[in-house]
Amino acid sequence: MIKTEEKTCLNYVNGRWKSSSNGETKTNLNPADTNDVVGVVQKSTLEDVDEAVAAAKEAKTAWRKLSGDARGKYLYKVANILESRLDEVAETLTREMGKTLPEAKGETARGVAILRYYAGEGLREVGNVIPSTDNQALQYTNRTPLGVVGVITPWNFPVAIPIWKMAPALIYGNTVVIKPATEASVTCAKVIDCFAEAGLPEGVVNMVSGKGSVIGQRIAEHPDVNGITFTGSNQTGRHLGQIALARGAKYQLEMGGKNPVIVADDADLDLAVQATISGGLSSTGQKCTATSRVIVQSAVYDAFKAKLINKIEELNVGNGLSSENWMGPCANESQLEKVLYYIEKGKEEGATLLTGGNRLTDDEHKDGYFVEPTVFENVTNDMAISQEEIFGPVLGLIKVDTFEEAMKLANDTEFGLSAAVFTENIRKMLAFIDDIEAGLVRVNYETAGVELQAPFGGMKNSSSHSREQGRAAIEFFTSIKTVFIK
Ligand SMILES: NC(=O)C1=CN([C@@H]2O[C@H](COP(=O)(O)OP(=O)(O)OC[C@H]3O[C@@H](n4cnc5c(N)ncnc54)[C@H](OP(=O)(O)O)[C@@H]3O)[C@@H](O)[C@H]2O)C=CC1
Ligand SMILES: O=C(O)CCC(=O)C(=O)O
Repeated sequence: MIKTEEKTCLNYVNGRWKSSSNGETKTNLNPADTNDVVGVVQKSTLEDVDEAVAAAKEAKTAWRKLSGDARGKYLYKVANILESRLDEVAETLTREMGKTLPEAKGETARGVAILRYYAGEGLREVGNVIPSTDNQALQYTNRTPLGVVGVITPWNFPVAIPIWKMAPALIYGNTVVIKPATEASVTCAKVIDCFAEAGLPEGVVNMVSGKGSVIGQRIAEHPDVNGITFTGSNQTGRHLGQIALARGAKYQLEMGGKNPVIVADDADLDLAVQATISGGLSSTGQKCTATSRVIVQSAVYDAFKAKLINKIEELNVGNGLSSENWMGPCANESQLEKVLYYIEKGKEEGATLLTGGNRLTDDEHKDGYFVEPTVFENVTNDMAISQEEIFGPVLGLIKVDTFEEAMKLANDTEFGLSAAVFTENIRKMLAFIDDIEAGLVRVNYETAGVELQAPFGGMKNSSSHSREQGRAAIEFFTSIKTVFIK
């Protein structure tokens, strides 16, 4: 195993690494072991943002005028560099954010694949020829980049999310200023270093780390930032959307979820159990696509519950660097507090704790933010634990008699990101696909884990209704020009 070292990470502006203009820094600690210093990141200033935006603005015309093929070649290069550093980047990710090493390696490999997918976009067709009413004219559509794109990312996928926003932004001809989540800025700096080593022209990619309410806010407000792409909480997303709307910038928000799984009375229970655990508890439940409400028909409720609890009680929780452990810590102290708050809230509201519910404080866990995987039953859909995003390893079992009742509860939420059904019955599958209010619809598969080549995004309050990833990304990162030639 490569042991990554504590490192001071600088901002990356106009092709150079530099300290924040006030010299202030923040130290990032390992959430599995707070004695382990992962790195030191810049607490940047408004001037640092302005400098990065100016660099991106200066670079945008030359970058737009390159062929898609030329931009794609840079992305292939970044992919190869990231692949060659996969172990180091993944280990930093695990140390900084806590997910297990296999998950971190999987995420980094996904970053490589996303870069290659979008590199290939540089050679794919753009636009349509549209018949004109004038038989002497040629009418067609073309695409033009937005210009400078501000990228504001969360800590839960510190490699994949920056890449799935930056790679399409770049291939479609935009330049980028990214502000990574403070908690994950060391990992993001390692990703940006791959772009730096690939030799992209100065100013095309810029990274400024620092407080969201200062640096993120400035990016959103900056008149020279033409588009803002964000993943994170609903509160911050809505705030950024309002800022962007007020000044006429394009914006894209991917936010929370309260994702249901329906276990129908004819489901393959072993499959449903495995998918509920993977979808709900991997990455310590810290995915916007994580399963949190498990709606089970009464005919199979007891059998499903017994199998689920049995499997969950076998899971090892601990430092994600050890192959012994299946689940790591919460990513930071405030996440831990949030999870413990909702566990208490669930008890107060009358839900019954079936397993878990505690912070782990024994010798192995005392220096980290570990919490037991937790399952409640006697949960009703109006409880806070059924309606509010916990972002932790907490599942609520809801018992229903009929499939129709399950569907009704599954949709009874402000969110609409992902949802899954477990059934062998084609009528139930079709009813689910047709009636579920979610952007990502899974049949006999977990709610989490998106495919990079397919559109991803939510309905209702989970998103701004745009889609990321796959070819769908072109809709956000470009504008259509309709051309008429006579
Ligand atoms: N949908 C998802 O994938 C995610 C959802 N969440 C949800 O959000 C909750 C809180 O997590 P948290 O990290 O606070 O999420 P935030 O939404 O606050 O953070 C996401 C990103 O936005 C930045 N940010 C914060 N405030 C502002 C602002 N006023 N203007 C511009 N940018 C800002 C953050 O910077 P900084 O790091 O400096 O705060 C970070 O880069 C979680 O418990 C979870 O429920 C969180 C992460 C991902
Ligand atoms: O489930 C996934 O693969 C993606 C989840 C995600 O986008 C998120 O948690 O922000």
